[in-house]
Amino acid sequence: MTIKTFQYKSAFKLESGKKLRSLDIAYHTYGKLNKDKSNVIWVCHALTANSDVFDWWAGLFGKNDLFNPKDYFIVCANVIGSHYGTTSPLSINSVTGLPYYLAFPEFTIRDLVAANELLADALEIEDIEMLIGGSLGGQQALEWSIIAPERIKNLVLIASNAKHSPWGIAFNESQRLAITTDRTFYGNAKNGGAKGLRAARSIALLSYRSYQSYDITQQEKDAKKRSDFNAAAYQRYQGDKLLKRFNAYSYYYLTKAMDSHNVARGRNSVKEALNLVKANTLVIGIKNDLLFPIEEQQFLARNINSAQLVEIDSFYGHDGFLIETGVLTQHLAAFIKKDSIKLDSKILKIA
Ligand SMILES: CC(=O)SCCNC(=O)CCNC(=O)[C@H](O)C(C)(C)COP(=O)(O)OP(=O)(O)OC[C@H]1O[C@@H](n2cnc3c(N)ncnc32)[C@H](O)[C@@H]1OP(=O)(O)O
Ligand SMILES: N[C@@H](CCO)C(=O)O
Repeated sequence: MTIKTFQYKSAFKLESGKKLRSLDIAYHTYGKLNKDKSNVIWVCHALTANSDVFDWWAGLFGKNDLFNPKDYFIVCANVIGSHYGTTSPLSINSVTGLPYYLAFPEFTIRDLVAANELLADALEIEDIEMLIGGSLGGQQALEWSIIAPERIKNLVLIASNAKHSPWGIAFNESQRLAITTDRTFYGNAKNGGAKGLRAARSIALLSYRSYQSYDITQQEKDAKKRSDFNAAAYQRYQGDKLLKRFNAYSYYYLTKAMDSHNVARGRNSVKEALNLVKANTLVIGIKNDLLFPIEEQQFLARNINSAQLVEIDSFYGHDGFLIETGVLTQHLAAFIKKDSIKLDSKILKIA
């Protein structure tokens, strides 16, 4: 599928009150909208992914996967701030004729949702049969289900939360400290903050993985080694890998958006906000997720009406939501089947 762009030519007002003069939203669709428009699966992506869900979530989304273009009309939009086609700090600021870089306004998870709402309206999608997202994608999916409870029929939240935790914010701030320690970040240039971004990804990896995953994959065979360890090379490699496909400005702003996530803002309390969700909901947690601990998933399932909880094992930790497509497929297929029964009571299922 090729990438498409929806151009919103009016001013796009952010939650902060600041405005983007216009907004481009890059998106992918797969399959066809059926006659009664009841087959929409909408995916919200996480921090550094893009709208090509068949690429980064293959095994769950693809021609022969559970979510396939034969049965569903699948939509995924690139989020504001990410440089995979949607307006971002690398886009041209029409006031100056130069890329925004650090002149880009800060934005929140609610702004990402507002962009999704614009695109859904433009595509003439009324109901979303299933909205699914993990991590930052789950934060968007949850907010969207609160903002538009009638539109979202079924909701799948994976390794996410209702409010970004002090622990999560501390991880993000540590990554931003790494980026801003690289003085080139303030040079407002395409590769500004590159070395900082490399260090930021190394910090982030520690929260996305687990002790076990390093223990299994990065063990040393040579007991005589005193330096040049596998785990160290892996950290550098992962930093370089991100550098090749991402930029420090998008990363900086997107981690800020993640920190902003709090469904209680302007809505009295987290519980009252969660009570606004009308969708049948499946919460999937990863038992050894360090960044979005299982307690956050249990909290979501306890406080969203008609919610089920599934807890899965993944030696990866948090990033298991991207990798464990086999087990995710099993639980999602079961959820889809049960869907016709209309869940009116909470079932807490610990798998
Ligand atoms: C345009 C785009 O590419 S965007 C789409 C890609 N990314 C996204 O969508 C974001 C979401 N995806 C991700 O975060 C990641 O891709 C994940 C979590 C799904 C998987 O992470 P991976 O890095 O592939 O897996 P893993 O942690 O096992 O690392 C494997 C890599 O580390 C390398 N590696 C492993 N150990 C070492 C070591 N000791 N030293 C050096 N390199 C090492 C492997 O050779 C492998 O390299 P490769 O990716 O070039 O094949
Ligand atoms: N590994 C994910 C972030 C974890 O939610 C990404 O790079 O998008």
